[in-house]
Amino acid sequence: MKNKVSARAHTNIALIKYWGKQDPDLIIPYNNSLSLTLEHFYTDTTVTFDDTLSEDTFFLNDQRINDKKVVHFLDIVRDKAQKNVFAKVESTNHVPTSAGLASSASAYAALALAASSAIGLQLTKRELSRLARRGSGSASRSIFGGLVEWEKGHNDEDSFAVPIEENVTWDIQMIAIMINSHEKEIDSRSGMQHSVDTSPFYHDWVKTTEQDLIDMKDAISKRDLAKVGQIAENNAMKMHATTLSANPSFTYFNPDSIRAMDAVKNLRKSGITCYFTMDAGPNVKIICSKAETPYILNKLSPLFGADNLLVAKPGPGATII
Ligand SMILES: O=C(O)C[C@@](O)(CF)CCOP(=O)(O)OP(=O)(O)O
Repeated sequence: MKNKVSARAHTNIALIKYWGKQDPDLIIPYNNSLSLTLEHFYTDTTVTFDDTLSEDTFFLNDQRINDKKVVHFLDIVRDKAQKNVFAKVESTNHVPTSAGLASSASAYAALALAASSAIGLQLTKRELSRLARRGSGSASRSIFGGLVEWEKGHNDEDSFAVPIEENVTWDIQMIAIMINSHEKEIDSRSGMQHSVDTSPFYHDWVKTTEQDLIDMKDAISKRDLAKVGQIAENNAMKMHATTLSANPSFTYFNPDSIRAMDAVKNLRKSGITCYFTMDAGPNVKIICSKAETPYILNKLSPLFGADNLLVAKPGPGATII
């Protein structure tokens, strides 16, 4: 038996962050999060289940990788299908490698769709979101396009993403500023666990995200880009406050990240509607309008290099290709 399926999923950037797990095994978060799936960055994954294989193999950008998380994920898929068959997984990240945007979100959303389809499971999008969540929390959101909310839930059944606006018709997009990271970053999984375990502000962070989410959904319903940006920027900085206040302290900011955040604030002072967000890396993502993107690029290119400014508009959910 040899079944092969390919899928594509796009990465997403959270406007209200997921940062910390109530249940690390099932990947159940402490709070709801909300993201924008992006057109520009995506992962293509081909999964071939083949009963002549004696082990799972995984190739990322044509390089063989031994990744226990992928094997664990395939075990979950095999268990769901009640089938004992190995797979060959071939993934290509269409993200500039230096970008540090090669997120687990697009990778596990594409893997969830390709693997479940190849093994013969016909999952609903909600079931796919729950499955992708088992690979990486943010992947639950990349099953859907546009603006998406991950409902935290309490268990494997009720923790999944729902679309808020899959086809975004109003003017919002992002510009990712590629910042060079010299030191090895702390990956999001260990970073968030350390914040949960040691930051005295962690549970206050969780509390404030509840109101942020309400305010964000109201701003989205009003197509109020400035309000969306202001809430997103403040939410991201509160998330990063839990890393600075962890013990020992750590941060994803580097000097160029600070320079980029200052540049965004200066543009805003000059009347441009632009806000920033940051995740588990030094890159800064600008939330802005298509209309003002050319002006922003023109102002930031001399500071960061035009090649390091990547424009990304809202993108689609995961699909079979
Ligand atoms: O995307 C967000 O909401 C915020 C973050 O990007 C901030 F860095 C975290 C994403 O964490 P993820 O990689 O999904 O963790 P996993 O569940 O441990 O695999």
